[in-house]
Amino acid sequence: MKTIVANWKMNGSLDLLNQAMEAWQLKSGTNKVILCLPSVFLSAAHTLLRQPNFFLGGQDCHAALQGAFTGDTSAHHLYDAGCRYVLVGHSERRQHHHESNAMVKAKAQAAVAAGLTPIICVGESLEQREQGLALSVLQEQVEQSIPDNATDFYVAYEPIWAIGTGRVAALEDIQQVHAFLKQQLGVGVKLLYGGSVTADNHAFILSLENVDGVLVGGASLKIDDLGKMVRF
Ligand SMILES: O=C[C@H](O)COP(=O)(O)O
Repeated sequence: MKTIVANWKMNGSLDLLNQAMEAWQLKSGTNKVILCLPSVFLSAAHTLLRQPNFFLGGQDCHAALQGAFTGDTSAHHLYDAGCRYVLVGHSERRQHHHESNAMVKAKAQAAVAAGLTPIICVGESLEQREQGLALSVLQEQVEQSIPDNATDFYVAYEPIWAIGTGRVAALEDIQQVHAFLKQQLGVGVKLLYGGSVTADNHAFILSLENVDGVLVGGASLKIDDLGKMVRF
């Protein structure tokens, strides 16, 4: 069984979610699916949890479990809303919200404390890849973003230049990075690839050694395509 993480980002609608739930009811794919919805939709998606292989995830959480942080989301509240996973350190947050490795580590620690499994996102820029710095950048990110006491977590490798561009990483590059991350983190670590994954290319990526699943953005909003990736 592979893991398909569907990250709707700040997209979709309650209507689309209801269409998806209609299409997926009474179905259970052969792959595990973690639906990372906008937080406001999580309660509406609760009935999906009755279906085997369906899980909910958050797209971010605060490093504190509670407090005067208007508009932020606590890992506790994600757990209460039925989530058992949460993305932390997504490159869009690292870039737009200036999240450092230390901040990502603190968020992952809060996730673990609240009973969530963190999905820790790492990835290099095009400039870093072209300069041959990809593996050293990734090594620093994993060394500094993963909590020391974490035993159950995913690492999502998302080359920044592949996100939302339609330019999926070459299979050999994915294989090289995932082998490196397994070497760095131990064979028990669960690794996802993200960056322009579609219903057309996901099977090739999932067939690679050391790829335990994919993190899908744009294509996950196409209900039929997500169904193909979940293998209904
Ligand atoms: O979280 C998903 C990743 O950012 C990939 O997004 P994408 O599939 O639209 O390239």
